[in-house]
Amino acid sequence: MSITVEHLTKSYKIKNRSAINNTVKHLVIPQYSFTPAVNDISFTIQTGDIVGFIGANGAGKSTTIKMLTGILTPDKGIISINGLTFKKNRKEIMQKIGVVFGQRSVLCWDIPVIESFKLFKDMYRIPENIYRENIEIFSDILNLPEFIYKPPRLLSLGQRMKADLAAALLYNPEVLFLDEPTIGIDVLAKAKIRDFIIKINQVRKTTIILTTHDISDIESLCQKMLIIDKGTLLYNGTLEELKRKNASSHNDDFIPKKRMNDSLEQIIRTIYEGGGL
Ligand SMILES: Nc1ncnc2c1ncn2[C@@H]1O[C@H](COP(=O)(O)OP(=O)(O)OP(=O)(O)O)[C@@H](O)[C@H]1O
Repeated sequence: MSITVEHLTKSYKIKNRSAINNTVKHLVIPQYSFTPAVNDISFTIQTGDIVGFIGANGAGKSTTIKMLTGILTPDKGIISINGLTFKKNRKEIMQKIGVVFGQRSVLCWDIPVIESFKLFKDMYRIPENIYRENIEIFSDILNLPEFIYKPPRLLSLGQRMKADLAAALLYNPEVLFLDEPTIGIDVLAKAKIRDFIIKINQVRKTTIILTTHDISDIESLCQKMLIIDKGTLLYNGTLEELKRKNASSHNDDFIPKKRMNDSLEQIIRTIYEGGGL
């Protein structure tokens, strides 16, 4: 499934805290301000791409992912997933996308993981043969039998992430969104999760979009990168192209420094120097 995004824009509306002497006035007329989060970004992702969405804290990555997955409605702009839009084809899109938020689980906290999987099977009407086949494949790569008979509250972070990944892929989505899939996970579990993501992409041609602060994730997984800063898209291309353009720019940064915040500059510097591997 390909994804086309045109002029995507989103601000958050926040109710202002009123000064004491203005309290009464603000109770009658609430005062609001707007925090811009995503500002007029456009890009295309092709079927089967693995795309890394990179930026410093607060750059607008999660807000974009939330709009791409229908959790938030954009203020402006168009999102088209294989020609489908959330406005007209929400149900159809939801059946074709899987989402994993690294910091939030979709699994029921107190019941064994396998019981959550069975619930998803019923909810998404996954045919028995596909469910069984997927459990078998995922068990093999992600060592599911080690932990799916326990509830998530008793799992390590890495095990919980593996369980969430399996849950998001049970119904064979064509696009998988991963928000920080390796955050806080040890090196071995990270490697397993990366291998799994690569395998799913190769075997099923699943389009994968992931946000990460981990340069090794980018270097081992992503053919393409979107770099965002203060809600604006600074780069859309391959990792190699980014390195090549930087090398040929005679130490003038390909993405001008003055447009970057410090932590993004550090991320990009590590990419240029190949420090993530
Ligand atoms: N629910 C919200 N209400 C108000 N402002 C928000 C909300 N969520 C995010 N923001 C603001 O929108 C901007 C973009 O935030 P977003 O979470 O998209 O960034 P991010 O790139 O995902 O950051 P991180 O890497 O820290 O997760 C930030 O300025 C943030 O403070």
